[in-house]
Parts: sequence; structure tokens; C-alpha cells
Amino acid sequence: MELHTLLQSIPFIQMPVDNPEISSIENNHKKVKQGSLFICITGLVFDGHTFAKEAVVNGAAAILSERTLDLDVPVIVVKDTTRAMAILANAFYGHPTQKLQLIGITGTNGKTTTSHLIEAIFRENKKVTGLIGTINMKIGDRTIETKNTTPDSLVLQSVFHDMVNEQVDTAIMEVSSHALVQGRVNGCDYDVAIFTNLSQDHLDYHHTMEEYRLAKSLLFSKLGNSYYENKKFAVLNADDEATKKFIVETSAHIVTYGIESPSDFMASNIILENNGTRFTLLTPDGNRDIAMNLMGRFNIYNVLASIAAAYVSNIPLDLIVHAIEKATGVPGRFETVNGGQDFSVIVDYAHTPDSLENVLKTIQQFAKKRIFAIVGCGGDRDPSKRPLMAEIACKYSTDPIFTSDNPRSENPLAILDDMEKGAVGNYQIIPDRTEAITTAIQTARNGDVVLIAGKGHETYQIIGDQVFDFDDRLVALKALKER
Ligand SMILES: CC(=O)N[C@H]1[C@@H](OP(=O)(O)OP(=O)(O)OC[C@H]2O[C@@H](n3ccc(=O)[nH]c3=O)[C@H](O)[C@@H]2O)O[C@H](CO)[C@@H](O)[C@@H]1O[C@H](C)C(=O)N[C@@H](C)C(=O)N[C@H](CCC(=O)O)C(=O)O
Ligand SMILES: Nc1ncnc2c1ncn2[C@@H]1O[C@H](COP(=O)(O)OP(=O)(O)OP(=O)(O)O)[C@@H](O)[C@H]1O
Ligand SMILES: N[C@H](CCC[C@H](N)C(=O)O)C(=O)O
Ligand SMILES: [Mg+2]
Repeated sequence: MELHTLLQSIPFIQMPVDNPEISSIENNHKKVKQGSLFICITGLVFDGHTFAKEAVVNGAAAILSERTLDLDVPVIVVKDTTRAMAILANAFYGHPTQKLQLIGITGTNGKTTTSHLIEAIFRENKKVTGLIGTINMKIGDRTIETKNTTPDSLVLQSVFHDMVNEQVDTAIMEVSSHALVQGRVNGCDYDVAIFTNLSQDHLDYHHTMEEYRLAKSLLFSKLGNSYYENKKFAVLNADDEATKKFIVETSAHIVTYGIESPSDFMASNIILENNGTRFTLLTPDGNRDIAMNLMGRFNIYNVLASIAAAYVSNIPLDLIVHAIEKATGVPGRFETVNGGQDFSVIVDYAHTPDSLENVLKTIQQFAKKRIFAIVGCGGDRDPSKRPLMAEIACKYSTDPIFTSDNPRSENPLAILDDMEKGAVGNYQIIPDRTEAITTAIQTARNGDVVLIAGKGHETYQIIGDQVFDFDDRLVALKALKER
């Protein structure tokens, strides 16, 4: 695409005289090829402008910048390069989200689980799906690695473009609060936006719960601003306080789900069993009795949100129910580790106070004896959740063990000190995660449950700036074998 054609989508810019052919758009100078447009982003760690010269050496044909730069290629100056990047990426890749159905999911917990459930329902309905989220990105069966839960606008639009080329009907994506604030999803044309829940997390970044809620609200305020031919839906959790405000902030059709409050999609007669859950589903299309493999009351919310999203997408209710009943879990979410032992070992991605409480309460319902809760908190992340998570581990387990999650740049012992401020009663501190897991597995006996929380599907541990191989499930299996 010619530079001038590309730039037409940005108002009030000084069009450069030269009009080179643009082969790709890049925001990392290491990815720049011959003919790339390099966009200088002022980040939290680096200032992309400092790499502009190297980008030109690497072949950049033009530079988009927030200030004038003395270079041998056209430099286009805009006020906000991150914002402009989303617009340009959309134009460069041909506005791909207008060519497929797009479902976005936001909320503190349950995004990954809900996105996988929706993928399963749509696949059951013979649709080609795309998935973007914490574990990976997928186009049909093909998986693509990802650094962020919601990638930046360049990666996103390019993946959507590939999805369109590979005949994807519906793309399902997790939309993190960071992404909403940083404009990573600007220009995404959502058809259905789902809210799971709001509880404390990421206050290091969003400062207050209201600021965090406002970040989430952006998904709904972006959705459907016209009632002419409006087929856009906001699927909202009626049992969560934040929903009332989201209703005011969107002009899309409102569809609610819940257990407590009257809603369009409800669950009643809930029976939480050792190996699954039963409930009666109440819908505008009649009731259905559901028996599913997923465990825990919190998963009923994920299921209801998924059912509502599929229903407004015109998938027949009986097919939806069939897919939900067939669904097995998501990797690292309430995943059991089986080494032939006579107690349960569960790996779960609970890394917020609310999710930890939910998971421990679910375990309490079937644990016959002790509950070992191995819990840590990530470094360079909201420190105010640390004492709360320790308090919850002490309240809902018999044998809490505090250990390291991903310490990142922080001292692991300082993180444990923060956690200890919320601890009550008996607990152990074992900073080395392998040792913590091994100790619990060595000590556990018939009827006990060992919960290994916080890292779920992760296959690494970040200590300092090094990334080590680490998989809770493999560490647990090894400890079980050595018992
Ligand atoms: C705090 C935060 O959100 N940071 C995100 C942000 O990075 P940043 O602003 O620090 O960027 P930077 O590293 O300073 O780089 C600035 C610019 O210089 C460029 N650069 C940099 C180095 C170089 O050698 N050459 C070069 O050109 C970079 O490509 C970039 O364009 O923008 C990047 C691109 O979008 C993100 O990958 C990055 O996520 C980091 C890795 C991260 O850990 N983010 C977490 C907090 C996050 O976003 N999490 C949410 C999920 C949370 C949840 O729901 O639980 C997520 O969506 O992943
Ligand atoms: N609806 C829910 N309400 C509360 N807790 C939940 C819910 N669904 C899942 N959880 C808990 O939260 C953990 C993370 O779930 P999931 O990965 O689906 O959430 P997420 O929102 O994608 O998280 P992240 O923001 O880290 O990507 C699960 O392992 C479980 O402990
Ligand atoms: N999306 C979350 C994941 C946290 C997972 C936990 N293991 C940690 O490293 O803190 C975050 O980036 O805060
Ligand atoms: Mg997720």
C-alpha cells in the first residue's frame, strides 16, 4: 500500500512529499524490513523514538513519530502514535473485524474459561473459530504464541487479517483492562461484548477500583452506538454491581445472566458435585437441565455468559447445551494431576483474592480432610492483593503454604513479607516453589486436597529477568512419583 493511501485514515496530518510503497507496519525496530513504516511508541520502559535511526538502517521507508526527527526518510508527526497505530493497522489490514463476528470478553476472572467455552460451542455448531487470549491465539486448530492476553493493535489486526483469509466465522477474544486503556483494541468492531465480574486486581496500574471499572467499561461504551440495524449485544453479569453502570454506558442490546438477580439466562437448582455440576438453565427459550464436567459455582457464571453469547449469535439452544455438557476444563483451570495417589492435587490459575476464595470454597465442598493451599503472588503486580490472598488461604484451607509465584524484578522474600501481613493462624513459608509443592505432596494423605494456585497453564517461572522452565503440573507429578 502506498504511504499516502495509508495516511488518508488520519486527519490533520502534513502529507509528506515522498510516497513510498509500505511493505509492513512495525513498532519494534528489530522487526523492521525493507519498506516498513516504523511507528515510534513512547512506552513505559523504552522510548521507541530512540530506535528510529536504527529502523531506517534496517530498511524503514517512513517513520511515524510524536516529534520531528532528522532522518533521510519521510517522518510523519502525530500527537499520539499509539492511537494512530490502531487506525493505520486497521486500514493496512483492510478492517478485518468488519468481515467476521467478533466476541470480546472482559472482567477480572473467567475470561479465558469463558472464551474457551464459547469456542467449544461455536465449533460444535461447525463454525470456524479464532481465539485470542492468555494461553495462546488460535486460528481454527493452529496455535500461535502470544506475550499478552490482548496483544497490541498491530498484532491484533494482522491476526484478524489472517483469520479472515482462513475463513474464520467468529473470533473470540479476551480483552484485558490494560488493553482497553492502552487502546490496543481501538478499531475492533465487536458484535458481542461480555462482562464476567469485577474484583480487586491490577491496582498497581489502575490505582483505584473505579479507575479499573472505567477501563472495563470501555468495551461496552465502544459497542453499538446506533439503533439503526443494531445487532450488537452486551452480555452482562446481573449479580455484579458494576453491571448497572455498564448498562448506562452502552447503547447495545442488554442481555443479562445470573444466579441471584432476575436475568435473561439464569441457573437454579444448583447441585455442586465431586466430579461436576448440575443445574436448571432458565432462558427466554425455555428451561433445560444441565449436567456438566466443570466444577464450582463460579464456573456456572462462565457457562451462563457463554450460553447467552452463543444464543444471541443464533446458535440453537439444544446444540449449546450439548456443547456445554461435553466441555472438559481449560488447561491450568481446576486441572487435576493424577499420579495414582489417594488424595487430590489441583492446579489452578487463581491469582486474585476473589478467584482464590472461589476455588478454595469449591474444594471445601468435597475435601474430606485437610486442604493444603500453595499460594504465591506475582512480582511487579498489585502489591495490595498480597495480604488479602494470604488471609483467604488461611481462612479457607487447613494448611496454607506461602511460596513464590513469578517474582520478576522483586525480591521473593519481600513479596512473602507483604503476604504475611494478612496471614493468621498456622502457615508455612517455603520460598522455593518446587520445595513448597514437594512438601505438600509428601505430607498429604488419603482424603486430603493439595491446591497449587496462581500459575495454572504457565510453563515458566520469571525470576529477575530470567525465564526458567517451570510447570506446576510436571513438578507435582514428579513429586507424586518420588513419594
Ligand atoms: C505495562 C504494560 O502493559 N506494558 C505493555 C506495553 O509495553 P511498554 O509500554 O512498556 O513498551 P516498551 O517495552 O517500553 O516499548 C516501547 C516501544 O519501543 C519499542 N522497542 C523496544 C525495545 C527495542 O529494542 N526496540 C523497540 O523498537 C517497542 O516495540 C515499543 O513499541 O505495551 C506492550 C505492547 O502492547 C505490551 O506488550 C506490554 O505488556 C507487558 C509485557 C506486560 O507485562 N503487560 C501486562 C501488565 C498486561 O498487559 N497484562 C494484560 C493481562 C492482565 C490480566 O487480565 O490479568 C495483557 O493483556 O496481557
Ligand atoms: N467467573 C469466575 N469468577 C471468579 N473466579 C473465577 C471465575 N472463573 C474462573 N475463576 C478463577 O479465576 C482463575 C482464572 O480464570 P481464567 O483464566 O478463566 O480468568 P481470566 O480472567 O482469563 O484471568 P487473566 O486475567 O489472568 O487472564 C481460575 O483458575 C479460577 O480460579
Ligand atoms: N494476567 C495476570 C497473570 C498473573 C499470573 C501470575 N502467575 C503472576 O505472574 O502474577 C497478570 O499479568 O497480572
Ligand atoms: Mg485470561
